[in-house]
Amino acid sequence: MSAYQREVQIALEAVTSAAVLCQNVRQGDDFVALAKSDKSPVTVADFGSQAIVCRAIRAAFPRDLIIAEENADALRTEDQAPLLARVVAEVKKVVPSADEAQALAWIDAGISRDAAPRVWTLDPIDGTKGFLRGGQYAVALALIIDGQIEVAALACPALDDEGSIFWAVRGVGAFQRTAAGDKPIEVTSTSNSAKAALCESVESGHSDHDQSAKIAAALQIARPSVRMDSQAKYAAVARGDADIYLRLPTIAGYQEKIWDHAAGALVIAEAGGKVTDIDGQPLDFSLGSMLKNNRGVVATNGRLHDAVIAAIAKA
Ligand SMILES: Nc1ncnc2c1ncn2[C@@H]1O[C@H](COP(=O)(O)O)[C@@H](O)[C@H]1OP(=O)(O)O
Ligand SMILES: [Mg+2]
Ligand SMILES: [Mg+2]
Ligand SMILES: [Mg+2]
Repeated sequence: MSAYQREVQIALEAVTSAAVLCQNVRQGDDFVALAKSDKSPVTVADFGSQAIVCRAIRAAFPRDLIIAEENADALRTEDQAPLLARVVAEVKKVVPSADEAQALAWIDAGISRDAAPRVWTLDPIDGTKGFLRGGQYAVALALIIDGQIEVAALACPALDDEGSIFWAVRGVGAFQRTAAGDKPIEVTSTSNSAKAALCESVESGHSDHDQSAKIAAALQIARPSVRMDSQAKYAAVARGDADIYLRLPTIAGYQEKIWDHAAGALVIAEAGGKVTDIDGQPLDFSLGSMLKNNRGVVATNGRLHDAVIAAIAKA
């Protein structure tokens, strides 16, 4: 029996149900998007997905803490009564017995922010802008124990025809879940950067496109970069669709959030790749909700890593 079997099972069931909720919302015509205080969007599906996943974690592992992106504050205001009604309706499609008070409590189960010996981190929709524009998005869940990511579950509902689900356990491997079972995934073996495929954010506000073009030129990368929303980029590198994922800071001092990276980072590491910050330092997931000790992210197939870090240092 492999390590964390129950955690993997619960995490995969949770992200799969959440992905169904997200696709249900996407197939409708009203996402009910709100702008948060930082101007980033949040939709009925972000709240619904967080409710579904936190409910599952709470039920299976009641003592574990959860650091998730959203909270139910906005939904508790009178102005947002129609949005709350939509969230509850979407949650009920997946969990028929759910009521409003439960939906709110499940969302707020994810409000931890501090480090803990055993803590899950959840992005209920990573790439909300991608979700809204018909691009890629992900439901990303990871278990961090004593600061190390041990388990990852990553649903990419818009990847491939039917959506794709990835998971990893530290020291065990990275897999794509298919109808025919779990298929191990592996990064490419490209060591010639001229032949590499590079992926990055669609949003130039999330990763500096001008800088990545310079780095690509320095590495003699011939192909145009592939722009994709969300942690689907980590899945792309992990299964060999791309060789490099660059996330280059656009604002000095921006701190990345752990829910934007934990699941994807373990999937790549277990697929044989490497993930660091732009200085080549390992991402430090031991500090609570933020990657306070890191700047940006560089993920590669491993073989290309040193060359990419050197090109960034020069640029
Ligand atoms: N200035 C920024 N630099 C890097 N990432 C950002 C920045 N602003 C927002 N993000 C995060 O980028 C993620 C999407 O990344 P991608 O471009 O790869 O799809 C979102 O989770 C978003 O976080 P948030 O939703 O908390 O604002
Ligand atoms: Mg967001
Ligand atoms: Mg995110
Ligand atoms: Mg999100």
